[in-house]
Amino acid sequence: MGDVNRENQGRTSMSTPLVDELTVSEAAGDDVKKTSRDQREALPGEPICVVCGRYGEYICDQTDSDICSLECKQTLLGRAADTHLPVGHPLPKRLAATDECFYVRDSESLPLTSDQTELLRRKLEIHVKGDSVPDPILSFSSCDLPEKLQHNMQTLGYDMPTPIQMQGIAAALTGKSLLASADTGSGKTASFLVPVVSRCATFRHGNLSKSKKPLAMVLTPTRELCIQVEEQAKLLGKGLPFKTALVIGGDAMPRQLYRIQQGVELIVGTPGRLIDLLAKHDIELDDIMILVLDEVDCMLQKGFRDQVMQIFRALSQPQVMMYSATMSQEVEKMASSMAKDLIFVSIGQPNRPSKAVKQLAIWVESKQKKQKLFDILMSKQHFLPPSIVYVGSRIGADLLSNAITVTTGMKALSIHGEKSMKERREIMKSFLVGEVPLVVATGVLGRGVDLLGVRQVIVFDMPNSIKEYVHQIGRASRMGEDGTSIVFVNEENRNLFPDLVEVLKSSGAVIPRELVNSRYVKRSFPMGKGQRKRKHGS
Ligand SMILES: Nc1ncnc2c1ncn2[C@@H]1O[C@H](COP(=O)(O)OP(=O)(O)OP(=O)(O)O)[C@@H](O)[C@H]1O
Repeated sequence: MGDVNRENQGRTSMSTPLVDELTVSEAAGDDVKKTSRDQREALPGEPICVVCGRYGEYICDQTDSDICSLECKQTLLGRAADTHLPVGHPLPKRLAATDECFYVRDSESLPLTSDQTELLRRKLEIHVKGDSVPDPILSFSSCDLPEKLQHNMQTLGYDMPTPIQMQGIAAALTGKSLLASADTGSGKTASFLVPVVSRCATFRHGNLSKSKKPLAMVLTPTRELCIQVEEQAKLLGKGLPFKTALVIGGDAMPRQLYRIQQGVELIVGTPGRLIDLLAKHDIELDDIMILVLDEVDCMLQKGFRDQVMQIFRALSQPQVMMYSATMSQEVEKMASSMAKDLIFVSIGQPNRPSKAVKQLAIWVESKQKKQKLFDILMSKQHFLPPSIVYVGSRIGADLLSNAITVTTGMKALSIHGEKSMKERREIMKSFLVGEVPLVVATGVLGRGVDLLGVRQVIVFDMPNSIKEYVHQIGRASRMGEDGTSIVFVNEENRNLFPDLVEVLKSSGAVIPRELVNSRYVKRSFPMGKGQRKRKHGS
């Protein structure tokens, strides 16, 4: 959490006026380089060509990617035609349909009676609150989405909606504001992006005015999450009148501004950089009809709350869509004050970890944590790469990743808010394409990011709240696929003992004996079989 909050602190120092002027004139100029060799090297923090790594122009074209020259554009278009995906983006994996999906498939074409709707909601644990909540959709084809959007969803492997998409998309398409919670990895991103793309593209189609002012805005707490959300939005909006702008710290601001001025439908950004941009430049926000707060409980917490509210007040009563895997009453209260006639949607029990993640809590004294980690990483049975290790500080991430490489010989990289965006992008890319088996991360990768392929998370330093723990271990599973998590606990985490015990208990995980016997935990739960056995044996 600390890292997430610190994300914005250095934002004003990211671009000097000199660099800003230079990049604006280049972005606006006609001087498109013919070959990669004609282009200059990128300065630290500047966008890089996704093909050759030189200075990349962030301009609106068919690819929507940073490219340096016509030569690389040609290469990129060739690759995109092969995969339908941006270069560097992992290929979509067709995820297994759940039982619930088969249930829906059977009744796809039938309109539901109110009894059936209730039965469906009960079966899928869809809870709703609010006035005139629409029925869940049973298929993506049943809710009048633009044809190209449906085609793009099929390309991504989205055959059937997940429960949060069934109810969330239906509610969002009515234009009402909503507050929604569902497990990590359950498809919340598409749940808000599909209505965003649909409503924006439909609006542009039906509107003859030449104005290209932004229509929607997605705010998230970290740059990595913004990058992923924007990428996903581009894939969903391909071929539609739907352009996006990414507004995050660490990337040159003039380029972001230029792109918005060229005309975009969606802005995806972190609050800090967005406020910076809005304060320095005249950007018209009066057409914004949708505001999405992803990871809403984090966005409405101290640290982000004031910035988010500042942006919200600059808009004219947009539809607000708020999503997270974790909620609190305080968030519900704040959300209600931001939007009238709010619809509440929750799938399953909020604040619980994904059932697909098998949790293992190990009692380890702080001094022994490193050795314990090395033992795990050197065990073929216990280490299941690609893995992610969460630590509490930036320096801790650097030191631990070095120590892992030295001790185990394995390539491990660290990622945190102090690294440049160039480095962060490269690390993410090499991790996602499988070049690096292990990443040691702070909170910058704790929430929201979709680390396809990762099935193991090791929580080396317990985060400050149980909610962040739920998000962190959630990286080990997407769409209900099995994953495992290991967390190191000791007396230093005593503040979280009651919550941790609750979470472990609700997931059927074994609770370490030291935790069971701790005076910081009320002993009101029965011990599992394994624990009783160990007690007798000791
Ligand atoms: N209907 C669908 N069918 C198949 N795959 C899907 C569907 N919807 C989403 N996905 C895929 O499932 C994965 C998880 O989705 P997503 O990242 O949106 O989860 P999330 O609920 O936002 O998780 P988190 O809380 O961790 O951010 C992604 O790889 C996404 O592309």
